[in-house]
Amino acid sequence: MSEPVIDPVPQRSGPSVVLPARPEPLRIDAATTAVIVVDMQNAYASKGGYVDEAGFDVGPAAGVIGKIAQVLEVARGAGMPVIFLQNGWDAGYVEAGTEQSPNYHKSNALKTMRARPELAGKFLARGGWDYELVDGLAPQDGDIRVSKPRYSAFFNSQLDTILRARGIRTLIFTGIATNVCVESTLRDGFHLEYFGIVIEDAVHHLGPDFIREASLYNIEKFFGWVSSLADFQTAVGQLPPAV
Ligand SMILES: C/C(=C/NC(N)=O)C(=O)O
Repeated sequence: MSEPVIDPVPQRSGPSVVLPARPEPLRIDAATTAVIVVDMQNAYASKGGYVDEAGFDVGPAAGVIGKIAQVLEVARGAGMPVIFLQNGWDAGYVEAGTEQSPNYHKSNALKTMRARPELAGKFLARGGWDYELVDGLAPQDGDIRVSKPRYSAFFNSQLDTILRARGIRTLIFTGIATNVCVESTLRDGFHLEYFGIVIEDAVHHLGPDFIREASLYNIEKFFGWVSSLADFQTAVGQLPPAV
């Protein structure tokens, strides 16, 4: 590997590995790196969920579930923190905002429920099936769950506090959607001095396929790094097992 290796934590004390990534490899370890599972909720990955009802194709999302499960298996084996994000609001939709909030006008969940009153209260409401994580990615003991009311998990949530309280500097991104909540959170993390790495075969986009390429280009060129499931498994599998 000829490229210089970027090291977010040069003063680290424990074992670390080099994760191949574009445009450069990065040094990561279990103590300062966390896996972020973005919005793997029925809303975004299950038939009958919000994005399915809103007309998006949720078919490919099922394949991402298995890839993310493989990321989590090797991450947990090394003792790397796992954080599940969940997008949504209180059952009364107070947190969703009024007509004076852009979310009221841009959220496809809210717009679909207004257009189809029979769906009122069904989408992204805490306590409901749509808001819950998909069955194939049940959190395990020690995993952390963070709720967020907007696309980026760095606004109106506990994520930044949770990460800073644990000395986390590098974030491994998986989940849905590449071009919305994944990219929004990775970009805001960049501005908060986090190193963001997206696992390109463990994310799924919403919209036409070109938007996936555009989002990965944006991340690689301007906001973070892009790696793969296979490279993550090989690198993290070299870390000592969690005690
Ligand atoms: C469009 C959308 C994306 N969510 C996400 N998790 O990327 C939404 O929540 O309405």
